[in-house]
Amino acid sequence: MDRFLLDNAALYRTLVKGFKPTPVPRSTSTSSDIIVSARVRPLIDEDVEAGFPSAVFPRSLGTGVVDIHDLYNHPRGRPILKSSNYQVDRLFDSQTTTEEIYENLVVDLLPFTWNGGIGTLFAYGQTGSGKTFTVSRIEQLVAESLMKGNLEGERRIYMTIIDLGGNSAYDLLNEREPISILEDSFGVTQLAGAVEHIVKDEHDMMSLIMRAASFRRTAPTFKNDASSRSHAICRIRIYNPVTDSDGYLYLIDLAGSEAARDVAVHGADRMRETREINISLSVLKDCIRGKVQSDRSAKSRQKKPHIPFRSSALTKVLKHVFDPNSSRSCKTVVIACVNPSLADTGPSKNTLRYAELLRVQTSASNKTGPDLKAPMLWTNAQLKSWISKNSGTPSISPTLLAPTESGAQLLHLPSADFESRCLKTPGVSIAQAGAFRSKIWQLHVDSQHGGSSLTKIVAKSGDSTEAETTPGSFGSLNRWSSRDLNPNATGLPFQERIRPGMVVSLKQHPESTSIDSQPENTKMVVILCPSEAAPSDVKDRPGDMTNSKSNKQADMEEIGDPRGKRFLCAMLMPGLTADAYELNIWSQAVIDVNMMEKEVIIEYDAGTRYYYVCL
Ligand SMILES: Nc1ncnc2c1ncn2[C@@H]1O[C@H](COP(=O)(O)OP(=O)(O)OP(=O)(O)O)[C@@H](O)[C@H]1O
Repeated sequence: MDRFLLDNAALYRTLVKGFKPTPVPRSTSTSSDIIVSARVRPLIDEDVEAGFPSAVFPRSLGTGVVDIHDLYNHPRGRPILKSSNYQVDRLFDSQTTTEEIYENLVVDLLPFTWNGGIGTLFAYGQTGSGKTFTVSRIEQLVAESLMKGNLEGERRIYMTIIDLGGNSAYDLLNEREPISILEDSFGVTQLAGAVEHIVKDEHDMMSLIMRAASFRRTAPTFKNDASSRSHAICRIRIYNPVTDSDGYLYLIDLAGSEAARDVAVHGADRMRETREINISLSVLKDCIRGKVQSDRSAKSRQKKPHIPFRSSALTKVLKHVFDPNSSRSCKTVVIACVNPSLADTGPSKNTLRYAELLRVQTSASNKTGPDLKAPMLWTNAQLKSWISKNSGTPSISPTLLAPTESGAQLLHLPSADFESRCLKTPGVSIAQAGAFRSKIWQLHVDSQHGGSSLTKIVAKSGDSTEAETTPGSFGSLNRWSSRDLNPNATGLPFQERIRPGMVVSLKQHPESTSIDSQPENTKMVVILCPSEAAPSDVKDRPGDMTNSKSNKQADMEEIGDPRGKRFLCAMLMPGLTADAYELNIWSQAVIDVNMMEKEVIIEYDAGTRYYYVCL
């Protein structure tokens, strides 16, 4: 094929000269959260030496349209020119410098991530198309701008640079130590085991970038002697001590997609490496396709397709871009790098095809307007608007409560911080602040379950004395709240309506700390069953075997309380964040009703997998 192209280079040039481009209607991007761009690099010396002419012709840059030509070896006649065109949001030709690209695409990500957003830039394209050339310069420009101190407020900057070869990950700033890519209970991808370096100034950041570059694994290929055969991920975490929240900036230089001919002269190891990289890029493409279908199906209310972002380490790291339930405010910049040589027309078309696919809206919230029932998906603007309309009288100032946070970030704020921010608005009481926090959490819990059965149950059984026993929801698997749904039960003291699943807080018993293996702040339990139904090897709250007669006697004397009815209970343990609890079903004790203080209503949040107390 290469021979054919070289032999017909003169004819090809003539055909290209006579090419009349068909007009392409300007399609505007459907999303402000993702910018898809393409950079066509110049022909470099080795392309010129190889004798292949250019095949990629950007039209005027404002159109975003690029023509790609190929020479087709017609079996009955002379070769013909086959042309196709692709459109991206922003197009950069061979004359555009990386500094200009930075100004155009990246500069806006800095204040966004500085204020808590997740910004991601990734460059993809075939081997030798200019990804490393582009991303490494952008990293330097980010280091210069970020550390200049022009952005408002105090932040701490941390940097991690890792290398993904297929599904294995290594820390490029720690001698290529292996690390793991994990998802935490908030669904946030963590680079477990990677060392985070605190960055004090531009010089620090530059030297980390240089160190990582020198560790990056490279192997010579036929196409590009310095080809990087792994994905390099530079993560900059921007910590805001005032709000105790982080913004992230990811700069990702993907491994080159490589045609089989490029590795034909290499050994088995090299082929395996290429296969692994191609698999991760193929999962990336599946995720792109899945995301496109998911966005379309959201519009037409069809079933959402599966997006396999957990199938490769790379897409796990990019989860926030592809996960339809992603709750953080994200902005993504894609740079499709294109090698202009006629010898690489196939891969260049492939690169641009995927760039076009990515130009659909990725943010569900922007597509269908703000989802008024899902605070986890709200941007800062949507959150502010909701606060101003729903925070009661006096209205809580949205700017004081959530100056920069998204809905998800505000939900994760510890209750004490949430309340102290509310109290900054003159006239707001602690009760109003607490009730308002409950309100947004209630909305979030409802949104996790479609707002259907739960909303009905909660709405009816909240303040009102009436609880609706919706068919299929009363006592069914749809229950997410510990609230008593029995309409006859309300009004009775909790001791008289104890039932399995009820949650109670415990009185601080003077004896309890010496015999209690639970952490001091565990003061809530879930009722499982009456103590008679418990096996005899369960210890009761004072530490005795529950059904041993002599122990019961001793226990009664020791505590001196009149014995009440006793129940087998499971412990609720404090979770990682304030007001969040985990149920430890295997940590059980028998507890006398006299040690119980009051009923507590808790709700389960499937998103965080914690229980939260409702006020
Ligand atoms: N815009 C550009 N201007 C001038 N030279 C460029 C440009 N882009 C890339 N190059 C040159 O092209 C060659 C390949 O670039 P680079 O190494 O960045 O490719 P790559 O896409 O990162 O390849 P790989 O996937 O193998 O890592 C390098 O010699 C680089 O200097």
